[in-house]
Amino acid sequence: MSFIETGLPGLLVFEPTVFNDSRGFFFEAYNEKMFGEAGIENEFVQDNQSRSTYGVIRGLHYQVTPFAQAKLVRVLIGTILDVAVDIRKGSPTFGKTFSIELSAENKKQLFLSAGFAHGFSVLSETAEVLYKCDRFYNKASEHGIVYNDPALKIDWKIPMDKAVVSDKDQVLPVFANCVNPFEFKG
Ligand SMILES: Cc1cn([C@H]2C[C@H](O)[C@@H](COP(=O)(O)OP(=O)(O)O[C@H]3O[C@@H](C)C(=O)[C@@H](O)[C@H]3O)O2)c(=O)[nH]c1=O
Repeated sequence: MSFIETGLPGLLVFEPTVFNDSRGFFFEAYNEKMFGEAGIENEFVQDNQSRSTYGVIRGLHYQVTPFAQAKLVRVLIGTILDVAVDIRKGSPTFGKTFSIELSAENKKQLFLSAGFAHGFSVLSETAEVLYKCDRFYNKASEHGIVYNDPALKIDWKIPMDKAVVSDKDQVLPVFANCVNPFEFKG
């Protein structure tokens, strides 16, 4: 398994070592010891799985303290564009966006520390996404930023007339007005 820096502190890409043989493939999707060696000591307590069709955009979402979540995202079926936005005030990359294609094929995973807003778009006919979280879901702590924020200008890699967005996500605030208690801790 290799760990690749993204240029944004607290955001890392993981590429597992895949063992192919005549039966198919095998890989360790998560190994606490190896993640620990990469400086990730988060204790994951909840796994979420969602299925979406082409053009779906979920996000941008985050929970705030004491339920602020680190997430480890991967794809079981299909391809997504996974997007993280650094919203930690004082961070050297505050307001910066990072996007990466995660797919069942490339088996890459994105680790996001608390303090990133997270979302994804579905680039394949369907996609099933699985992500580990280090805090439980807490509805009252949920906040977000609207996917088509004019300042962030995220390219979701789908035509905007094909975008499928929940009612809840369409009315999220813009980045400049979002609820944001996050401070960069280095
Ligand atoms: C996130 C979540 C939702 N739910 C419920 C609430 C709701 O009735 C239903 C669907 O919820 P949502 O519409 O919020 O699902 P979704 O839009 O997929 O929300 C997710 O988006 C991605 C991008 C993230 O990063 C996640 O943290 C989460 O916010 O599932 C839970 O029971 N537990 C959970 O952890």
